[in-house]
Amino acid sequence: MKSVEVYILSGFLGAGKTTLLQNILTQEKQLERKIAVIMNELGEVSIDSNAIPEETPLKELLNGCVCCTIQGQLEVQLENMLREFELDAIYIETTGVAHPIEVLDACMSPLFAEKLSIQGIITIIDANRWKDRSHLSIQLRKLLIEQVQHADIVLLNKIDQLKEAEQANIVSEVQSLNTNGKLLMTEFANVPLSQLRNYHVTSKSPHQKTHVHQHLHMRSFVHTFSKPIDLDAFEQFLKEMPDTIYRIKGYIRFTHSDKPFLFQYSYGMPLYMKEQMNRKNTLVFIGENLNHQVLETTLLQLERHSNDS
Ligand SMILES: Nc1nc2c(ncn2[C@@H]2O[C@H](COP(=O)(O)OP(=O)(O)OP(=O)(O)O)[C@@H](O)[C@H]2O)c(=O)[nH]1
Repeated sequence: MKSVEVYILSGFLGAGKTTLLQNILTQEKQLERKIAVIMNELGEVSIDSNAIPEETPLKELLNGCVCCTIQGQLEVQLENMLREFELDAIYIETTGVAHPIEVLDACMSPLFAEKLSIQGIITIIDANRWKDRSHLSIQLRKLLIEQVQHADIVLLNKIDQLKEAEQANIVSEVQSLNTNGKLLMTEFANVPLSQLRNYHVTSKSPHQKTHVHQHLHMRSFVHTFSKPIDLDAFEQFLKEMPDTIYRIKGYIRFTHSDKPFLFQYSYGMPLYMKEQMNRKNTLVFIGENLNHQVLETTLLQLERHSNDS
C-alpha cells in the first residue's frame, strides 16, 4: 500500500495559510491527485472551510488547538481520512498559534508509521508582521521564531507590502534562524507545487515543550449580528478596538448593500469581499486577553446605532 503524503501548514494568524492552501489545491487538481484537508481553528465556527472546494474531503478540528488540547482528535481524524478515502496527500492547516512540532508529533504516531509519509512543515510568514514583531508580546515573538526555526520550507509572504531594502534584511534574519530550510518569497502565497514537494522532514532539534497558549491567553470570540451594520460605524469600531485583537474573519451585512461581505482583518488591514451566497452574519475574533463582555456590549451598541433611524 502506498503511503499518503502529509504536509503541515504553519504560520501566525493571518499570514496566508488559507490562501496558500487554495493555491495548492488548484494545482493539485490540475495534477488529478486526490487530496484531503484537515483544518484546525481556535474558534467554535470555521470561516476558512468555505474556501475549500466541495469535492475535497475536509475534516475540521474546532474550538481548540491541535498542538495541545485536541492532539488526540487529530489522530482520530487522520485515521478516519485513511479509512474513508484513497488519497495521495493530506494537508493540515494549523491554527495561527500552533506549535508545528507538536502537530508533527501527533502525525508521527506509530499508528501511522506505514500509512503516512510526512513531507514536512511549511511555515508562512507575514513579512510585515515579522518586520514589526517587536510590538508583539515576548511569547508571541517566541512562537513566530519557533514556527520559522522548525520549518522545512519558509514562505516569506506579503512581500508586496515591503520595500526592497527591507526584504534583504528579513531574508537574512530568517536564514540565520533556519539554516537547513528552504526560503521562498511570495505574494498571495503564490508558489509552484514543485517547490513544495519532495521535501522530507529533517531531524528536529528538541524544543521546550511550553504550552504557548497558556501563556498567551489567546482566545477566540464569536459574534453574530442579527441586523445589517453601518460601514462607517464599523470602521470606527475597528480603529478603536484593542490592538490585541490580531485577527477577525467572517461574514457581515452592511446597511448600504443587499449582499453579505466576507470580511478579513489581519494586522490592521481590513478586506471586504462581496459574497454571492447567503451567509450567517458571524464574525470570529482572535486575540490575546480578549474581554468578551466588553466586546459583546460594543458590538451590540454598534448594531443598535446602525439601525437607529
Ligand atoms: N497584501 C497581501 N495580502 C495577502 C497576501 N497573502 C494573503 N493576503 C491576505 O491576508 C489575509 C489573511 O490571509 P489568510 O490566507 O486567510 O491567512 P491565514 O493564515 O489562513 O489566517 P488564519 O487562518 O486566521 O490564521 C487575507 O485577507 C488575504 O487575502 C499577500 O501576499 N499580500
